[in-house]
Amino acid sequence: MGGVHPEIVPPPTTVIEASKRLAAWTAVDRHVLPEYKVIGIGSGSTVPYVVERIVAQGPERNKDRVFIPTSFQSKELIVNAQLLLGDVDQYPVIDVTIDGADEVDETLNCIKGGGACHLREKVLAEAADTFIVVADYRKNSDVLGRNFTQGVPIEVAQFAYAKVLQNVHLLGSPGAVLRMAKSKAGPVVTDNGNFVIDAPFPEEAMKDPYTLLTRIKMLTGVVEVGLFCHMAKAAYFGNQDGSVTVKWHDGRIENVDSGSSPVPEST
Ligand SMILES: O=C(CO)[C@H](O)[C@H](O)COP(=O)(O)O
Repeated sequence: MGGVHPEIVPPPTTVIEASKRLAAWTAVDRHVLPEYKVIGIGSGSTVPYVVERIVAQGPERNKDRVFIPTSFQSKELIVNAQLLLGDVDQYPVIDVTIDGADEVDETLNCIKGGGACHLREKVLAEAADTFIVVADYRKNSDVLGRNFTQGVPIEVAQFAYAKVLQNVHLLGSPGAVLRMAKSKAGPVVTDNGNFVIDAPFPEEAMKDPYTLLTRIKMLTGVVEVGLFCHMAKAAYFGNQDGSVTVKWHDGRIENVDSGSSPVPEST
């Protein structure tokens, strides 16, 4: 764990990247406390800034901590940052998990799974005493599905996908599709060897995400649903003007002036 740390993430060159970093750094400063020893690391493009800020807390703070990944990507992040890697079967109780989100509504319900990692992400969110979301301003929403239109990610057992797809069509998402890979022929296969269905639902259904979650989860063959309801304690959104909006689980909305502009000097 000693020595010079490699660069975890290049400095942001766009306002969106800078906003992600602002959210991640603010959340780490407030929620990764010195006494916390078991820390869950989420997945996606915002999380590298989380790891970067944790590393900046220094080797002394991190030497007796263990970091639990939510995906192959976050496992690599932890290892490359020379932090100690653990798994949730060894550490079923986590002090804090910090993760990104695809969209967050006004009561902190989230769509997650844009990166197909939502099964492990949900396990680590649930195992954590404190679950914190970090994102840029585009994810801050009133109703789920308004910004993230590709639909609710549903991880399914491979052999059951066609049956579940039919079920989901009848449940009110006729546009639901099997997620196809971009640089491989065929479907996306998750870190757990499953397929993913993306199911867009009408706004009326998305206004009650908990009911929708329970209906989808009851379908046999579904492994996990990318709707995270009543889980997050707070969501941090980096804004274009260099401030951070914090939505709390009790409905409070806080505006933090970070004192630094997110606009990268090079733009
Ligand atoms: O749920 C996720 C992966 O399954 C990610 O947290 C979500 O897609 C957000 O990613 P990003 O920080 O790149 O916007």
